[in-house]
Amino acid sequence: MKQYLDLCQRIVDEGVWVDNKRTNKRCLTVINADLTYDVANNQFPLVTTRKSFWKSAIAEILGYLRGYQNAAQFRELGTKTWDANANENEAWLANPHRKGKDDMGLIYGALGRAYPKVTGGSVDLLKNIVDDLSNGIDNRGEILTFLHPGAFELGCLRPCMYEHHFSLLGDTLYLNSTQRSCDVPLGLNFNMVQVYVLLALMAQITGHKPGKAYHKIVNAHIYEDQLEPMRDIQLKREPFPAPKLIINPDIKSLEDIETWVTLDDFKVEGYEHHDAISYPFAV
Ligand SMILES: Nc1nc(=O)c2c([nH]1)NC[C@@H]1CN(c3ccc(C(=O)N[C@@H](CCC(=O)O)C(=O)O)cc3)CN21
Ligand SMILES: O=c1ccn([C@H]2C[C@H](O)[C@@H](COP(=O)(O)O)O2)c(=O)[nH]1
Repeated sequence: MKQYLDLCQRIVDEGVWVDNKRTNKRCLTVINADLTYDVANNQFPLVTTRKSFWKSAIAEILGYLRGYQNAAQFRELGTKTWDANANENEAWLANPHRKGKDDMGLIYGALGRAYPKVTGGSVDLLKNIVDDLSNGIDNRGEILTFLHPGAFELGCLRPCMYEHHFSLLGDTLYLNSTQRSCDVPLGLNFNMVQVYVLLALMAQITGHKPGKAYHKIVNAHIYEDQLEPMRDIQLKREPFPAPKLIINPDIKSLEDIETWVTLDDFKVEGYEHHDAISYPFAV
């Protein structure tokens, strides 16, 4: 939590105003931030200086792992967070590749689970990584990427956390996740949870101990209409100790994640938090 608040404070103190064409809003911006999560000791990086809707964050990562590309599928899992990008962005609504209401296009898991090969056909990056890690193999390139610049015009948004690289040291699994663009008040609140959960889940289904997750952010920003509540309310609050995340131990395979896992398989213990703050969302 301290590293999150330090980043927020750094943006407030040192950020530079940058215009953004896509959203038509200015952002106070810093470049480069590195966050680390101690998954081995179950230090769940949940924001405590406002109420965090952590179940929505887990629903998003489950949807990515399943290769979903429709906001209705995300709603069924338990989050409405993709509704606006699928249905309210003018550029996407006018895009001839959009297949109607709720379509998000070829993004995130839809790419990672069927990544187009240059020679034709596609490859399921996630399944290959799970198979390797389950057999104790780390080929130094166990990379789940959602980034395909040649497919940007086919999706409603370019992936923000676009790469997850897994590594084995003995029986311990590590994760390096990279994010190109980060809405610190809204998105990062979720992305920290997702990086943590991704390492915890992958360790569980491949039979390893989780170690640390390293989260690299390139462009970290606060939108102009989010600055006041961040600076004058959230940053004035004292954080509470980190809660713990409990994952159903019956989740044992990628197939389990694909078929029966729901948000009921995740519990948070000891979550003390301040009141909710509703931040504006830039579509
Ligand atoms: N501008 C922007 N910021 C983002 O963080 C973001 C996008 N766009 N587009 C794609 C996804 C969607 N994400 C979202 C979308 C909405 C919330 C949101 O409204 N969060 C509220 C309530 C969540 C709830 O009730 O479930 C929050 O207080 O955290 C968070 C992340 C993260 N991503
Ligand atoms: O997981 C996510 C997804 C999105 N975001 C934020 C980062 C930006 O504010 C917008 C995306 O806008 P771009 O113009 O495509 O950079 O969404 C996030 O923080 N986390």
